[in-house]
Amino acid sequence: MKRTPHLLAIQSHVVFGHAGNSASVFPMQRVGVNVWPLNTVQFSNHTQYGQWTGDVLASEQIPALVEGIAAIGELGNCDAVLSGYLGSAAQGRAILAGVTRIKACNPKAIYLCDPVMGHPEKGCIVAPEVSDFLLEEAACVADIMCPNQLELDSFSGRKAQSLLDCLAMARSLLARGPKAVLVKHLAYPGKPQDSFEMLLVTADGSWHLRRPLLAFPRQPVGVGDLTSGLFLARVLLGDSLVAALEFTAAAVHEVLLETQACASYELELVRAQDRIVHPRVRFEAVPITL
Ligand SMILES: Nc1ncnc2c1ncn2[C@@H]1O[C@H](COP(=O)(O)OP(=O)(O)O)[C@@H](O)[C@H]1O
Ligand SMILES: Cc1ncc(COP(=O)(O)O)c(C=O)c1O
Ligand SMILES: [Mg+2]
Repeated sequence: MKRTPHLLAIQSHVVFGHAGNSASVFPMQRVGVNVWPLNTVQFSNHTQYGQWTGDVLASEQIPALVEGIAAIGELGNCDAVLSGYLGSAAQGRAILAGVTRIKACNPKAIYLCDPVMGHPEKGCIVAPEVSDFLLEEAACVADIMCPNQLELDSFSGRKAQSLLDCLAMARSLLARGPKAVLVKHLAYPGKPQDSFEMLLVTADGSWHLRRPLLAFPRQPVGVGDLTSGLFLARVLLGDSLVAALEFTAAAVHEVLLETQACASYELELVRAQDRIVHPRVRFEAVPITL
């Protein structure tokens, strides 16, 4: 029997609704991965409500929890680390130390970093020091980086001018060390208005994927976290990076269709759970040849 992969997921937890681990743990479990959730913050709700209560986890807790798992002899079973929303740069550094510790036990372990940087206009609030940490420290350690366009722009220090420019920017992020860059959401002048686009860049090639852009009165939150979690889960289950991208796009689209049908602001993950595992749609990742 094939072994069930184990994944340490280090990101936010919200009591109400879905963002961070609260958007991705259940879907990752549903597709067949054992998830070890380590919550960087516990907030009442995601920050785009404009108000929340709760606390940031003390950064010393991250090595303490990792050591606790090592002490029971389980750390070598960790196949991947995922990091997302960080409460502080100190937490980020503790995660990088944890990744080093895990790779010492299991050299095949993969580290996927979703560089959640905040989006003041959207109301996603992240401490400014976290962006510097992601730009300067995390990018050289991660095996896979999953920025959105705003985050890709921050890595490049400018705004993308075209799809080819997005590709060039993703390639320069790749040159900092990761083996793959997944741009979860592209934005560039001239992009068709009715499409939601993603880009995957590796040393072997580049792939572009389009899916329909759905209309929402208020953009749902947690879509990026759901995307990076499902992508990593499928890679651990044995998909190629391209197959993992195609699966993820289809599964996330199913969640958004259900969310739209329910006129819900929060992602309808429970209602969409069967379709996360067996999406009815398929979107093709098309190689970009230059
Ligand atoms: N098919 C879709 N139709 C409409 N909106 C979408 C679709 N897929 C994702 N979104 C929205 O696009 C945005 C993606 O946000 P972005 O900042 O690029 O990434 P992230 O989710 O990581 O913050 C989110 O507001 C999400 O709700
Ligand atoms: C607590 C928390 N975690 C994570 C996120 C990131 O969500 P998304 O997947 O939309 O990038 C947000 C966005 O506001 C948030 O408030
Ligand atoms: Mg995000």
